[in-house]
Amino acid sequence: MIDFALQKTLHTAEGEMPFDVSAHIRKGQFVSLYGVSGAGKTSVLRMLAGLMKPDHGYVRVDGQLWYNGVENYQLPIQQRSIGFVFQDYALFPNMNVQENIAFALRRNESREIVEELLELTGLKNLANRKIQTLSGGQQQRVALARAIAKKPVLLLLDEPLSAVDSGMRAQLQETLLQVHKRFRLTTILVSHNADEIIRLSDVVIYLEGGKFRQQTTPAAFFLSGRETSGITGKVVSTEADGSVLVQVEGGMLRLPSPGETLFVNDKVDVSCNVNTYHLKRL
Ligand SMILES: Nc1ncnc2c1ncn2[C@@H]1O[C@H](COP(=O)(O)OP(=O)(O)OP(=O)(O)O)[C@@H](O)[C@H]1O
Repeated sequence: MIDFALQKTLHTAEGEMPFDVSAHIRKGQFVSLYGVSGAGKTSVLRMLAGLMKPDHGYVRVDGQLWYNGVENYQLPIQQRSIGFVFQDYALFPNMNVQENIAFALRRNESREIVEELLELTGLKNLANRKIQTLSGGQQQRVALARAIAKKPVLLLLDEPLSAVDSGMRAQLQETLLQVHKRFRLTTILVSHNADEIIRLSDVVIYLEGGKFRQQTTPAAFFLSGRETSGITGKVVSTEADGSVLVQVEGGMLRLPSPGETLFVNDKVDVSCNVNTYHLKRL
C-alpha cells in the first residue's frame, strides 16, 4: 500500500500554483496520471522518488515513511525501492544490453532475473549489443528491464512511450502489460494517451492545476456517459464467449459482448457507462 499527501508551492509561468494531492494506491495496482501539460504530473513522480522535496505532507510505502513533513524527514533516494523510466532513458553507452540491466543488481544477487527480463522484453538476441546500436524503442525496453531488475516496490514511468512511433508504442505497451502481469509491481504511469491508459491501467487520476480532481477507472473516465467517445476502432475478431477484439490506435481492447451483432472489419465507436462498455457500429 502506498499512501501519500503532498503539498508544495510550484512556480509556473503564470505564477505560483499550490500543489496539493493525496491518494492511497493498493499493492500491485497500475495507476495512470492524466492531465494537461503543467498540471503537476511529473511533480508527483519526482516527489515520490525523492527527487523533489515537498513543503508538507508524507509518503508511506508498505508502512515505511519515505517522507514526513512534520519532522522534515526525507528517506534518501538511494534507499527508496524505486524503478524510474523517463522519456529520455539514461542508459550507460559503454555497456551492452545485458550489463545495463544487471547494473541495478547487487554483487551477490542472482542473475536469473536478467535472463527472464531479456526474454520478457524481447531483447534476448540483442543481449550483447552496445546501447548506441539499438533503436529508440529497443533502448526504452532496456530502460524498462533495468528499472524492473531489482523488483522495486514502486515503478514510476514518466511518459516512457511518447518518443516512439505508434507501432513501437503498441509493442511496448504489450511488454508493459506482460511485465505487470508477471511481477505485479505497483506502477504509476504519466501519459497523455487515452487509449494507452485504458489499455494498461486499473485506475486513472485526473490532475488539474496541481490537484487530483478525479480518481476512477479509465473506462468510466474516458468513455462514460457520452453519446460518442471519440475513440474508434476496427473489429479484429469475435470470440466464442461473445467478446470482441477491437483494434484501437494505441493497441488492442478485448470488450464484452455488444448488443448488436458485429463482424470482423466493422468500424466501431467505443464508449462506456460506469463500467459497462458499449460498441456502436459506425
Ligand atoms: N522544483 C520546482 N519548484 C517549483 N516549481 C516547479 C518545480 N519543478 C517544476 N515546477 C513547476 O511545476 C509545474 C508543474 O510541472 P510538472 O512537470 O509537474 O507538470 P506536468 O503535468 O508533468 O507537465 P507535462 O505534461 O508538460 O510534463 C510547472 O509549471 C513547473 O514549472
